[in-house]
Amino acid sequence: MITVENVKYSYDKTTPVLHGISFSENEPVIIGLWGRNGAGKTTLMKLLAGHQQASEGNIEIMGHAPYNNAEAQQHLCYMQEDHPFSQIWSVKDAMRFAKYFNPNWNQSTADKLLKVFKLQEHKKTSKLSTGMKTALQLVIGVASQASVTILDEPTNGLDAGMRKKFYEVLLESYEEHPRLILLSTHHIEEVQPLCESLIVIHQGSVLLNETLDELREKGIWLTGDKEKVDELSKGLNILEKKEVGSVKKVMIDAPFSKEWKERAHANGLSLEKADLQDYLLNITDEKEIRI
Ligand SMILES: Nc1ncnc2c1ncn2[C@@H]1O[C@H](COP(=O)(O)OP(=O)(O)OP(=O)(O)O)[C@@H](O)[C@H]1O
Repeated sequence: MITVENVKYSYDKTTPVLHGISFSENEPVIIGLWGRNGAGKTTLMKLLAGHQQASEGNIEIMGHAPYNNAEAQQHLCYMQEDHPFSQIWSVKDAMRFAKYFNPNWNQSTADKLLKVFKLQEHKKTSKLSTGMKTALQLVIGVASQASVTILDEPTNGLDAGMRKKFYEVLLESYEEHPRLILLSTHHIEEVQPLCESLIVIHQGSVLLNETLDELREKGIWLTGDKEKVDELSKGLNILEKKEVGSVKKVMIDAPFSKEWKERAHANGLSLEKADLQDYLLNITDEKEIRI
């Protein structure tokens, strides 16, 4: 379905933004793309959607290179984060164009979603609020039922209620028509139940590409007597540390495993699973922590 091999990209030939990205997926799946601001998520999505051409490397969408290629575009729907609707379009016009460009378009889904998100067809897109423009993009992204659907920060500008609605709608549509959906997000906690796997982009490279089940086991907090904590964590990758008096708490880049539970218990220390968002923030942090 999608193959990305050693893809490099720079906007101005002197500052590389992507440094050799590789991944592939051949099954219908919802994949999350997570990274700090400026990590390269949007750039990667633009390359996948064929809006830009990779400086080096190879991209295939359903067997076709996406750049300047109508064959690949037949299978693609890309919703950008910056709402590129024409000023003169009404909601109805936007839907008409989307229907024209998306061969798998599902009109009944589109009609249903317009109601869910309370979008009036006669309204000019220029008169929609930021959240409503995002909602309109979501309606198109979901109703397109494209084999490869790319959604860049799809919940930008949506309030918590609308975000919840969007996740429900996306999952329902995916279950009816399984396809490859790649969505970038900063809200890892919210998309966790939706995504089967997560690609973490850090400074233009793939730092992690794992299933959510694997990721949920990563990162542990070890707490207790300072000397014992130091002894057990010596030489390991410490992601964060806190100290009050003789009590120390460290986040270690280690699995929440049976072995660790036994080790902590045997040394009178407590062990907790680190929050996934905190774990990701720490592994993409520049700071270095030494005991
Ligand atoms: N049009 C452009 N011209 C030059 N540099 C750009 C352009 N767009 C993005 N960049 C640079 O490319 C790098 C990656 O940006 P990109 O927008 O892909 O990151 P991102 O992960 O999507 O960030 P965010 O989470 O903030 O949206 C950044 O250093 C950014 O400054």
